[in-house]
Amino acid sequence: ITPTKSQQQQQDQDSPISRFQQYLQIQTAHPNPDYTSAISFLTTQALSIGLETLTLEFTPSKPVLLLTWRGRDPSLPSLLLNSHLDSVPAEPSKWSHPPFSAHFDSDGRIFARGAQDDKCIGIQYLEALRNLRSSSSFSPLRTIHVSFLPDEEIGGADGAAKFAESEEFEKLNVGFVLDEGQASMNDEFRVFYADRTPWWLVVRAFGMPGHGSRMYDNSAMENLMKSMEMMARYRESQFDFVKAGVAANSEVISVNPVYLKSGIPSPTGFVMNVQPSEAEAGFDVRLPPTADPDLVKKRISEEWAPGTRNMTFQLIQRGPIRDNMGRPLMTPTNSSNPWWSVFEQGVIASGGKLAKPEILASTTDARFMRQRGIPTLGFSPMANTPILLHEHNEFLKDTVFLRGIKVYESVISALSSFAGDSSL
Ligand code: MET
Ligand SMILES: [Zn+2]
Ligand SMILES: [Zn+2]
Repeated sequence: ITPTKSQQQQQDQDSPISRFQQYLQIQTAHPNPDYTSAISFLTTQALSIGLETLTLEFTPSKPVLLLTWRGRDPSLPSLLLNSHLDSVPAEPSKWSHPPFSAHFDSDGRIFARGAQDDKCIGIQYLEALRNLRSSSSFSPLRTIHVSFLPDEEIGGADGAAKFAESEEFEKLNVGFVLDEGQASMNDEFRVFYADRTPWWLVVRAFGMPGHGSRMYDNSAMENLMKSMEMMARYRESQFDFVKAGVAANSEVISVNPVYLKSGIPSPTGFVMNVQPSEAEAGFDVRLPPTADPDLVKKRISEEWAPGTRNMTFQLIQRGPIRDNMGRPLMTPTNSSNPWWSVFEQGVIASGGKLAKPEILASTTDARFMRQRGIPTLGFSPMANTPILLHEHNEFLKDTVFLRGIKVYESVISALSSFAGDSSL
């Protein structure tokens, strides 16, 4: 009897796919990510590869794992390969396989929360380094660091933000960073030179309560609904640019409602005959680096949550939009950035094709590295793959995962061998 593909994979405990599955099986979803097990697993892997390991803790219970392969010239700016340890939550009942089972199906798809975002790249970095270390012909000129950070999915305040500002980070003398990107639906890999920045906006409306039967002006619900209509119109105006092909999704300002909260609770649900005196809504707003933050703030205070309509707002700005000089936070992808062509050549040498560099619609830890003035690209080599981050049934195909290791071998070898002047 010929074993099925999945039986073969399960038998082979000592393979890159099996190590990917083991990492995926660690429960790293918020609100209680198991960082301890993740770090312990990764440390074991790193030691088996022969990398130096160091665990840092800038906030209690929020460990950062740092791995190092010392280069032949440690005085040169180093290469940093970054990924995050944590994942967003999953709703198991809506998945075809449990989200932390890393189920391998007969098509070679590995199902798990984190399969694309971004445990794939964490293991691919390690497997690429494992292969490079076992090849006698390679030894890096520049030092290679690998970082595994906590809390990316909740804003990175206790993760990348603290790490990038630390003395330890300064000492790494990082010249170039690779961080996560996104899957590509065609056979070109995507690469990202900037992120959008999240502004988490909570708007609250107040008004006189009243009998459920009464028509009157200025109820909290009415005040909130007026704002929501305006925000929906603004959302549509931005979406129209995308639909008309004038701008990419990531180049406009998105305003998406994520929760609504109001009403007076009762044992059977909500009181139905009282119009409540308070109502609240939350929005995920994302600004591209080219957006004018002051204009958006003005719009919020004058149109979306005006005091004249008995409204207040709270804005949680999750990271920078501009660099320290006030310029949009972007990594050049032209000849002014010597790392760019080395990276591009590395991808091409592996037989890969790169799509035109883009802004990422979502947000990564890369923004904290860019803010330190370090050129940083978002790159997750997943071609011909549906984009499933934060969705149900997130998966990655075995062949795509394995090809990514080869791509990183080529890219890491090119970047760490780069002998030229790497200053921008
Ligand atoms: N990566 C997550 C996102 O894009 C968290 C970014 S920081 C709020 O939603
Ligand atoms: Zn994510
Ligand atoms: Zn991610």
